[in-house]
Amino acid sequence: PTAPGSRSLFSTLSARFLGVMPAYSAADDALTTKLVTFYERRGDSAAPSHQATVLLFDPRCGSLRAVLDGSVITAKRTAAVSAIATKLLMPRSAEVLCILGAGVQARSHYEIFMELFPFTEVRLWNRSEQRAVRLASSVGGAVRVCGTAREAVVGELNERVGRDLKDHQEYDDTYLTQQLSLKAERLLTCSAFQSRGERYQSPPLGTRQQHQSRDGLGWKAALRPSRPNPLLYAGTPPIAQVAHSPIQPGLECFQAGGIHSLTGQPVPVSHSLTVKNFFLIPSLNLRSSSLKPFPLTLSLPALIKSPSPSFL
Ligand SMILES: NC(=O)C1=CN([C@@H]2O[C@H](COP(=O)(O)OP(=O)(O)OC[C@H]3O[C@@H](n4cnc5c(N)ncnc54)[C@H](OP(=O)(O)O)[C@@H]3O)[C@@H](O)[C@H]2O)C=CC1
Ligand SMILES: O=C(O)C1=NCCCC1
Repeated sequence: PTAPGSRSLFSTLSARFLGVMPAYSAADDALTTKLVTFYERRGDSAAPSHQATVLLFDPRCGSLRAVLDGSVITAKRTAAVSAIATKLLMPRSAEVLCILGAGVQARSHYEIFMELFPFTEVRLWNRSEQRAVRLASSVGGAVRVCGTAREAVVGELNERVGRDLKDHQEYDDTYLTQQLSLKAERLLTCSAFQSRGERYQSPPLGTRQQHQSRDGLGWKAALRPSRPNPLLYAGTPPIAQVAHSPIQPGLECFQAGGIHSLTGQPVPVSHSLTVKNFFLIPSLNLRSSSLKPFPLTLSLPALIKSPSPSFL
């Protein structure tokens, strides 16, 4: 089992964060931490918004053994967790994958979702259409670039869902745009699916309930059954069936995704964000073939036993 340490988030100025994410894996006898900065990307900056580095230590003596670039693991691990949540939540009849945002996470989510699930259509929306077009044309399959987030989420397929969206003030264009402008890709997992020709029901999922987390850094969402979520579809299992694992200590301020906007303001957390809780499920019944291993994880024990000089 892996024992994650207490994660912490350090902020110098608004919209600039340094996250520290320590963990120890008894199985691999691996002691490690990821350091990740995430900064609001300025228009003229060539630097990626998220920059991560992984440090490996020798658990016996505490010496630093390796310094690894953390970009790939951040892209793939985040998408893998979304894929796990999706595997648990997605109605079998879901056919459409909707991606909001066209950055690093959009690409890694596209890759793993298209590998694991049989979507017949992919819709993509991004604030700057040019980047969406670039992503769409660089991936292997067909991707429809949408002019609005609403079109991407609702599409032309499910009128009932469209009506429900209009009925819910918080899911109107203003709300969506607000949310999207803060956390463009957060809505991906749950708002990503539509079923063709299936009767839509609103499952009683949860009410947004916001409160400050213990460290006062942000907000988290609590799952309280009551209001329907128009972005979820018939066939979705009750969240309580799949999300009963405890919150990983120290991760509270990261739970439910949209805790902090990049401008440093607490933002409202929508239901679709709560799937981030699946980040915490420790033992997942995934076929070993269903997630593609990536060399970085496979090589960790080897690196610790005999670190390559190139990593030191
Ligand atoms: N839970 C986790 O473990 C992780 C979560 N994340 C989160 O995933 C999200 C995406 O990260 P990543 O793909 O690496 O970031 P990128 O910088 O690569 O992409 C960011 C995307 O968000 C869009 N965007 C940024 N600001 C705004 C805005 N003000 N209004 C509308 N759209 C905006 C960008 O649009 P444009 O192309 O027009 O600039 C772009 O599509 C972030 O919220 C990040 O914090 C990331 C890594 C790990
Ligand atoms: O790398 C991660 O893990 C991150 N988690 C949440 C904020 C951005 C980076």
